[in-house]
Amino acid sequence: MYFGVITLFPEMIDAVTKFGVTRRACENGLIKVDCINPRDYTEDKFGNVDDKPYGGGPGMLMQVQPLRDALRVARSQAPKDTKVVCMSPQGVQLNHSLVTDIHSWGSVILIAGRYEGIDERVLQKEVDLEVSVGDYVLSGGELPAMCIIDAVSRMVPGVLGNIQNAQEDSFAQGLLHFPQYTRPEEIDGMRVPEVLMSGNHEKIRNWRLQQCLGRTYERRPDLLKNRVLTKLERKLLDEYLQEHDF
Ligand SMILES: Nc1nonc1C(=O)N[C@@H]1CC[C@H](O)C1
Repeated sequence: MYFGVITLFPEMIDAVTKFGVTRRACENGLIKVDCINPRDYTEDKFGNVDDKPYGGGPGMLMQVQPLRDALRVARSQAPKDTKVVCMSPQGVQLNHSLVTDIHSWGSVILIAGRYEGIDERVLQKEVDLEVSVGDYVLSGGELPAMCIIDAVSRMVPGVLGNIQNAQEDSFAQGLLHFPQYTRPEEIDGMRVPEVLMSGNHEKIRNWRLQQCLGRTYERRPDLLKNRVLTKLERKLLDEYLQEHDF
C-alpha cells in the first residue's frame, strides 16, 4: 500500500513511520509513505504558501500553486491514477467501510491542509474525495491523514501479527468490541469474568458476542439499525438486555 502525504510538517508523519506496527510495515516494505512539502515548490520569493481569504475573514488559506506543484510531484511518485483525498471537516465521515475502500485502491495521496484550509480551486481540480475524521476543527490535516494511514495499513496482509486481529477489530464485524482482560485475575477487588477462565471456547465465543451486541445496543444503536440479527444473536442480546434491566 502506497501513501503520498502532502504536508507542511513532514516530520509529524514520523509518528506512523517510526513507531509501532506501521514502522515495521514500512521496514518490511508492506507500506510506503512519501511526504511532499508544498513549501519546497512555492514560487513565492519569501517561501510563503498561504495568503488572506478573498472576501475577508479570519486566518489564512493555502494557495493553489504550491499545492498544485506538490501534487504533481506526488502523482509522479505514486502508482498511475492514484486517487487524491483531502482531509477536511467538509468531507465524508471516515469509517470502516471507507477505510476498506481506500485499502482496495492500493495507493492514495493525502492532502493535509493547514491554516483555515485550502483554496477551493484545488479541491475542484485535483481532489477526488474530501474525508473528515469527525465534526470538529483541527489545526492541520496531518493527524487525520495518519488516522487513514494507520487504519488502512492494518488491513494490509502481514502488517498485523495475526490477520484475525483486523477481522476482529470492532467495526469489521459491524459491532463494538467485547471487553478484554489480562493478568492478574483479580486486582483492587475486581475479578476477570469467570467465563474467560473456563476454557470452554464455545461459552467464551458466545459471551464475547453477547458483550459486542449489548455494548453496541447501549452505545451505538445506530450500528444495529440495519443489522439482521441471527437467532443466536437475538437470543444473546435479549438475555443481555434482561440482565441489564433494559
Ligand atoms: N475534522 C477534520 N477531519 O479531517 N480534517 C479535519 C480538520 O479539522 N482539518 C483542519 C481544517 C483546517 C485545517 O487546514 C485542517
